[in-house]
Amino acid sequence: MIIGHIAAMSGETDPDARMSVPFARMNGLGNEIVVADLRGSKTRISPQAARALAGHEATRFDQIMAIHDPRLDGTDALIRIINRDGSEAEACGNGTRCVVQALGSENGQRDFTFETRAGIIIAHEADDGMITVDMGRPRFGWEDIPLAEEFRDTRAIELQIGPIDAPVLHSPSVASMGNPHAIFWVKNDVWSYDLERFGPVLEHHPIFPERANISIAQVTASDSLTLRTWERGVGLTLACGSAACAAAVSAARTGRTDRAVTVTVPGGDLLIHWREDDKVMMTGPATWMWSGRLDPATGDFVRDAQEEAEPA
Ligand SMILES: N[C@H](CCC[C@H](N)C(=O)O)C(=O)O
Repeated sequence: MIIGHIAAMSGETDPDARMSVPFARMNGLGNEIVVADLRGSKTRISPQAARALAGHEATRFDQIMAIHDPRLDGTDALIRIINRDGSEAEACGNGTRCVVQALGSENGQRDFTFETRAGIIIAHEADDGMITVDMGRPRFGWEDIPLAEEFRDTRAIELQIGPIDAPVLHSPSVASMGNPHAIFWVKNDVWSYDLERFGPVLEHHPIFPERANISIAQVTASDSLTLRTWERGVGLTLACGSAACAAAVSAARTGRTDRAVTVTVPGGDLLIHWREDDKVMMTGPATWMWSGRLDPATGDFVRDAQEEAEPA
C-alpha cells in the first residue's frame, strides 16, 4: 500500500495497519461494552489502550470484551474482560451477551462456550434475540470472595459505612460469581443512597483484598429486586450482570426472595434463575451500536462509515 510505504520510509508506523482490531461498540442493558475481535492474532489490548479508549467520549466503555482464539477443546473463544481502569475482571454477564450477539450475527450460531477467568461459560441466543448466559455456580466461602479475614457466615458480614451508631449501609451479603461482590440490603429506594460517594470507599476497603463490586439492593417482592452497582475498576454503571446474579443468589440464600427473580437495574430488567443444580442463568438483551477498528497498543481508533443504531 502506498501510504504504508511512505509511512515506512519516513519512519512512521502505517496508521491503517496499526488499526488492526475490528470492534463493535455495544450496549448490554446500559452496560457500555466494546467487543474487540482479536481472533487470529497474538496481540492483546494493552491496559494503556483500554484507558485511552475509556477516556474518549465515543468509545467510553465499562468493559472491553476481547475475543481471542480458543485455547481449550470444546470452546469457541477465550474472552478477556478489561475494566475501564485497565484491570482484568473474571466475569462480565452483560458483556458476554454482547459477545454472543456479535459472533452470532456472523453466521447465525446460537450456542457458544467461552473460556473466561471465571471458568467455562455457556450461552444461548433465543429466537426473540434474548440471550441467556449460564454464569456458573456462585461461591460463598470467605476465601473464595475473597475476604481478608475469616467469616463463617457470608450471608451478612460485619462491614458498615456511616456513623457507627447509625450506619447508612451495613451487613452486606458477599458472593463470588468468579468476581467479588458485596450486596447491601436497603429498605428505602436504592436511588436515595449516595453510592457514588460510598462506592469507591467500599470497593477499596481492606476487607476486600482484590477489591469488590459494590451493590445496593431493595427487595420489592418475592420474585423481584432493584439494584444499583458501583463496579470495581469502573464506577457507577447502568447495569452489572454478575452483580445481578450475586444479588439474586444472596437474596434467595437469605430467604428474601425465591430462586427466580427479575432484577431491575438502572438500564432495565434482567431475569436471574438460580437453578436447583446450582447454576445461575442470566437472561437479557444485547444491542449493537456501531463498529470500527482500533490499535491494541495505543487505543487509537477509526469508526467504520455507517449509521449508528438507535439505543435500545
Ligand atoms: N459489567 C459486568 C461486571 C464487570 C465486573 C467488573 N467491574 C469486575 O469484577 O471488576 C457484568 O455485567 O457482569
